[in-house]
Amino acid sequence: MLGYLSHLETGQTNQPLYLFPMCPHFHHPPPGNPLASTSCPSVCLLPPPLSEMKEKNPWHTPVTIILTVIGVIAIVTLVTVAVLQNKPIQQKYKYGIVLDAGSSHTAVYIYEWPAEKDNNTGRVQQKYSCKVKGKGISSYADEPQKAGESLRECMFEAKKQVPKNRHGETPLYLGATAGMRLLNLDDSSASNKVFQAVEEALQRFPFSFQGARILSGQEEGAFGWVTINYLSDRLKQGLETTGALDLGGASTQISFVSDSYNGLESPKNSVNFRLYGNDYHVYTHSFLCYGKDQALGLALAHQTKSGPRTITDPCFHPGYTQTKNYSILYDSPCVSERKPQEAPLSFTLSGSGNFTKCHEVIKSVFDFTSCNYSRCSFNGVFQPTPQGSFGAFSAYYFVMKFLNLTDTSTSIEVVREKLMEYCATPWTKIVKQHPKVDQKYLSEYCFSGTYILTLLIEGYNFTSETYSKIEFIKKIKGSDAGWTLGYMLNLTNMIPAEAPDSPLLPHAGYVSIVTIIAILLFALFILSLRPVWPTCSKQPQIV
Ligand SMILES: Nc1ccn([C@@H]2O[C@H](COP(=O)(O)OP(=O)(O)OP(=O)(O)O)[C@@H](O)[C@H]2O)c(=O)n1
Ligand SMILES: [Ca+2]
Repeated sequence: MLGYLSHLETGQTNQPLYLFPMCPHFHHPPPGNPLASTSCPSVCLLPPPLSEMKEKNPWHTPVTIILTVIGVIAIVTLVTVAVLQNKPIQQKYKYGIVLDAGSSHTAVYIYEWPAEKDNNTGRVQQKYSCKVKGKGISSYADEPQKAGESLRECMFEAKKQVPKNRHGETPLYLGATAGMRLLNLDDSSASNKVFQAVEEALQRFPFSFQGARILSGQEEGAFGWVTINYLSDRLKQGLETTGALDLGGASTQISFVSDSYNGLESPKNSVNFRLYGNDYHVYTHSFLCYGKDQALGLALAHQTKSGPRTITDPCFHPGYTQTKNYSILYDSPCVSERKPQEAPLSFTLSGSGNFTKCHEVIKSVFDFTSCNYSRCSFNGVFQPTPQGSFGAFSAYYFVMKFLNLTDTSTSIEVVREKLMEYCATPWTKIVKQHPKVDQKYLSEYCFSGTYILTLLIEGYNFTSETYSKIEFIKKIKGSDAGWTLGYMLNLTNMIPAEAPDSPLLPHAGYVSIVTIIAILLFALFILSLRPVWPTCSKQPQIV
C-alpha cells in the first residue's frame, strides 16, 4: 500500500499517515477532493514546530525503543557469532618424514599439513629438507654400518623440526630407488645388510618408523606423477594432468596420461588411480641403467669394448683428461657382462668436445630396432606418443639449469647449437668460468646435456612441438618435485578416492552474507518504524 504505511497512533489523531509528514497541512485531505488537495506544493513547507514533531515521532514510544535495542543486540550477536564461529582456530600441524635413498645421495623430507584436515583436502607441503652428506646408501655395500650412521645428522635435524609432542605419531619412511635395485640384483645379501643398518639407525629416533624398502620402477614413476599433479592442484580440481619426467643417477622415469592408452596394450606400464572422484590411467616406465651416471657408464663401456688404454671421448671438453679404472667402471650390473676379456687396469680418457660425435655415442646405448608393440620408446619398451604438458625434475633440472637451457620455447635446433658450442669450449676455460662448481659435476655437463636431449627426442619421441611443453622444474609451491610426497600421500591415505563435500561458501563469503543480511534486516526494521519523507517532486498516492 503505497503512501500509506500504517494506522499508527500519532498522538493527536487516528487519521492514516500520508507520504508528506514534513508538510503537515497535507496530512489530512480536505473532504470532497482528496487527490487535488494532496498534490505537492512547489515549495515545501517548513517542518512543524518541535513540540508537534516530538508528539508525532514514533521513536519516542517505549515499545519502539525496546524493540530497537533488542533488534540492535540481535544483529550484533548474529554477526559476532558468525565471525567467531568460522574464525580459523590457531593452526596445528601434523608431520610425515620420507627419506629418499637415491643412487647418488639420500635426502630427508619433512611434510606438514593442518591437523584437522588430514585424510581430507588440506594441502600437504614440504616443511624442511636435508641432504645427507656423502654418497647414496648403496655405496656402503662393503661397510653397511656407515650407511646407517650417514643418516644421523639429518635425522637429528628432523627431530628439531618436528614439535616434540608430535614425534611419536609422525610416520617415518625410507624408500630406496635404483642404486639399491642394482645392489640387490648384484648382491642381495649386501643389500639386506644395508637395509638392516639403516633400519637400526632410524629406529633409534622417536618417530613412528614404518620401514625401509626398495620402490619398484612403476611406483617411482607413478608417485612422481602424483606429486607434481597434487602440488599443482590438478587432481583436486579435476584438471588435465601434467606428465612427469624424472632423471636420477641410476634410473629414469616417464609417466603421463594419454588419450590413446587405456592400459591394455602393455599392462605392466599401467598404473590406475581414483583420486578426488576421477579415474586416471597413467602410463609409466622406469629405465634402470638410464639414469645419468649409469648412462655415462654405458657410453664409456661402448667406447672401451676392446679394452684400450686410451680413448678420445667426444662428450668431454677438449683438454680434459681422466684416468678410469676398468674394474670400477664394469662393476655396475648395467655393464658388467660387457667387460672386455683382456683389459689393462685402467684407461685414460681425453676429451674432444664434439657434440655431433657425442650424440652418436649416446645413441648407441639405446636400442631403437626392436618393438613388439604399436609404438615404442627404446629397448622394445611400449610407449604412447608423449601428450600434454610435462614437468621434468631432478637431474633434468640440475643439468638444464646449469647449461641455461631451461627455456623450452627455444627451438631444439638452437639448443643443439648451444650444446655444440658448450661442448667445444676448452676445459681450462670452463674451469675458469665456474671456479666454484665441483669439477666432477662440471666435467660431465656436456655429456649430460647431450644425453638429456637424446633421451627426450630420440628416446621418448618428443617433437619440436611437444618439447616446448616440457617445463624443467625443481620445486612446485615450495615443495620439491620427486616421488617422496606422492609416496607418503599414498601410504597415509591422504588423497581421498572421492571428492570431499566442501562447504557451499568459503568463510569470508559466509560472514559477508550474514553481515549484509543483518544490515538489510536492520534497515527494514528502521524503515518500518519511520514515516517516509516526501521528495516534494512526485504526486503522492493515496490509498
Ligand atoms: N646439483 C646437482 C645435484 C645432482 N646432480 C646429479 O644429478 C644426478 C641425479 O641426481 P638425483 O636425482 O639426486 O639422483 P638419485 O635420486 O640419487 O638417483 P636415482 O633416482 O637413480 O636413485 C646425479 O648424477 C647427481 O650427481 C647434478 O648434476 N647437480
Ligand atoms: Ca631419484
